[in-house]
Amino acid sequence: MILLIDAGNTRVKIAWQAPGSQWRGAAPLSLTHAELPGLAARLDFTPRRILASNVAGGAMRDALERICQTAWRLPIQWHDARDGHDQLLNSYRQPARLGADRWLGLLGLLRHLRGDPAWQAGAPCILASFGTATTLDTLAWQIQPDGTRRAAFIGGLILPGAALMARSLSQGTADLPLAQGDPVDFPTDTEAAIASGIAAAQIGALLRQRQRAARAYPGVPPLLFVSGGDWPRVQEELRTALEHTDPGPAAQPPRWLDSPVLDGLACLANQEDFKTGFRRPR
Ligand SMILES: Nc1ncnc2c1ncn2[C@@H]1O[C@H](COP(=O)(O)OP(=O)(O)O)[C@@H](O)[C@H]1O
Ligand SMILES: CC(C)(COP(=O)(O)O)[C@@H](O)C(=O)NCCC(=O)O
Repeated sequence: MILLIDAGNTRVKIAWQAPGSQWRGAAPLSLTHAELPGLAARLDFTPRRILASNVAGGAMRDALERICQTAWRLPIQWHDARDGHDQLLNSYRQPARLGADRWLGLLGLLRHLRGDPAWQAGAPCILASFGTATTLDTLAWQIQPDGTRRAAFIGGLILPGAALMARSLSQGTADLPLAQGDPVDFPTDTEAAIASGIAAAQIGALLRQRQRAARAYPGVPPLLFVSGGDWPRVQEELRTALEHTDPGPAAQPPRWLDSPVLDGLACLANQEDFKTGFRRPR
């Protein structure tokens, strides 16, 4: 088995795939950072290779390397925004500075877009990841000087994630609680006021990107893909918002991806010309 690890700032997502298979297996495990030392005990196989991405810092990288060495005597093949450029163009001013999870998530998304008629017809595509931070990244076709077209990451937003927004309000004020409520149209208590404000900020940002993508790539309405642990907190807000906007007859509902980052790693694991392993991340 090939073990795939996506270390985020709050949780570490883990999946596996049989060598040579196109898709990883069942829904990923999601562990807190504190649960990581118990990783090997949760798996009923010995991995042959380990691919990982990390945006949670050097201590996380060292911990993962130690855990994998101790359990299986295996090094980790680290991946980040320096990989996969044969599949996707990166418009970031400093491409390697793009978060590893954002880039690998887009590589993973590309696999889901293969053969999608709207994407093939020129629709831009937004990947909304509601994690510790929320990232809203857009893919679109770019015409090359030789007249061919290539899929490109054209840019994206970073904002505090829903849980982080809630924590910052409670930590940065004297009187606000750590709110748990559900979003409503006209909140009449503090919990609902906070929950609704956060959901509005998250989904407002997504609708902004959708509007900008539709304007930049007219013709076929943008496709929306959503992922991340805080999706349940904002899901209803997006449903309501989309009900009240007119995206045109061809618009499709948002599609959920349980872990595009792991899909991106699975895609790199499959590449026959894969030669980038054993590099340590920055
Ligand atoms: N099992 C869980 N229990 C409670 N909250 C969870 C759980 N899994 C995810 N979350 C929520 O999802 C967020 C983390 O999402 P995730 O996509 O894993 O982020 P990251 O990749 O930044 O670690 C947390 O802020 C938390 O609110
Ligand atoms: C934006 C992020 C913090 C998101 O991390 P996450 O919420 O998934 O843990 C991460 O992708 C990151 O550290 N990015 C580097 C900066 C950039 O992408 O421009």
